[in-house]
Amino acid sequence: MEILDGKKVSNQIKEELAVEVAQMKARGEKVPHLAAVLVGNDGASLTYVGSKVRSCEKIGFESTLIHLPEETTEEELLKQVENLNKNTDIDGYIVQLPLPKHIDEQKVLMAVDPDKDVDGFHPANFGKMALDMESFIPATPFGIMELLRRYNIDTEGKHAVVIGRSHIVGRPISILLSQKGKAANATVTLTHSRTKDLKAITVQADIIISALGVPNFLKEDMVKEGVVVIDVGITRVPDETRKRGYYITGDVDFENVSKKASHITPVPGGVGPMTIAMLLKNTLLARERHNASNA
Ligand SMILES: NC(=O)C1=CN([C@@H]2O[C@H](COP(=O)(O)OP(=O)(O)OC[C@H]3O[C@@H](n4cnc5c(N)ncnc54)[C@H](OP(=O)(O)O)[C@@H]3O)[C@@H](O)[C@H]2O)C=CC1
Ligand SMILES: Nc1nc(=O)c2c([nH]1)NC[C@@H]1CN(c3ccc(C(=O)N[C@@H](CCC(=O)O)C(=O)O)cc3)C=[N+]21
Repeated sequence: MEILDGKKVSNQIKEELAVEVAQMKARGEKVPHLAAVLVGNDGASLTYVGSKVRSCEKIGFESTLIHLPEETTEEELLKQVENLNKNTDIDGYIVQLPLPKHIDEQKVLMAVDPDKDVDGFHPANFGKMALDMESFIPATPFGIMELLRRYNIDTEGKHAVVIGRSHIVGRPISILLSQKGKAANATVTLTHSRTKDLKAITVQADIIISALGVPNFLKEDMVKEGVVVIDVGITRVPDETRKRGYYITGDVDFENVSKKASHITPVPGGVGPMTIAMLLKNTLLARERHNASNA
């Protein structure tokens, strides 16, 4: 069994990005600038956005955090989005999800300039991805594909079972894995809460991508020997004996499933850090496109 060390690979990617930034600087070019909009004080969102800002600093990107109060209206948020679209200094930005319930998420995501949409959530980018055209690929699925690639895990002709059909993980990873081309070419089954007899499907999987957010959901008896397991789930479990008052866990019963798996991602230290690295990668791509068009 081999651990797919997302932490290690993400550090490699960040080092590669740092080299590219240094070269941009040496050529007298502007360095990539990523912004994040955070509405409210959700603990997990604060952690994620904070680690994004720290990563930017580490590799020489510029970063801006726009932290708005929970009571921010949809109109005010749309105004911020408009400002970010207009601000030529910003190459890419994300609006951290979930948004407070009084704000229409779809409406906000639709307002993001597709050329700055480093999350790849705008329909223009999502549609291009589905049509095999160049676009911003959502960071989490992009990170999963990159992790598989860097560990030389062949997906061609393999049966990949995705659990979860969210717009940010399950749906896009199912599209990427099924794409035509050497790096994908998997046969994909996309499953969700209405799927009947999920276990009958997962036991056939060569690759399982679990993205539902239910701790200990994927158990040993649901997988076959030699399976590749990618655990996307992140759940905070309250625990007063821990320094932070909680620990985080994935969807997979790691202790037992890892005995049967050929490769498996840990949580933490698996897909999460890869997500951050690929968001930075997308921001560099945005900067390069802006440089190319002299913006
Ligand atoms: N590591 C990372 O970088 C990231 C991690 N995450 C984590 O991944 C997890 C999933 O996130 P996200 O995709 O946003 O989740 P959502 O909550 O949006 O979607 C969950 C999906 O799982 C399905 N599901 C729920 N229960 C079951 C079940 N019992 N059997 C089969 N399918 C089920 C749902 O089905 P239905 O559609 O029918 O409701 C839905 O499609 C979360 O823990 C989240 O924190 C998310 C993003 C990035
Ligand atoms: N617009 C938007 N884009 C996103 O990409 C997005 C989002 N909203 N909302 C929430 C989800 C979740 N997400 C994570 C990213 C990194 C870690 C991560 O780095 N996790 C660490 C541990 C972090 C911890 O200790 O809490 C790890 O797995 O090792 C986790 C989760 C991005 N998301």
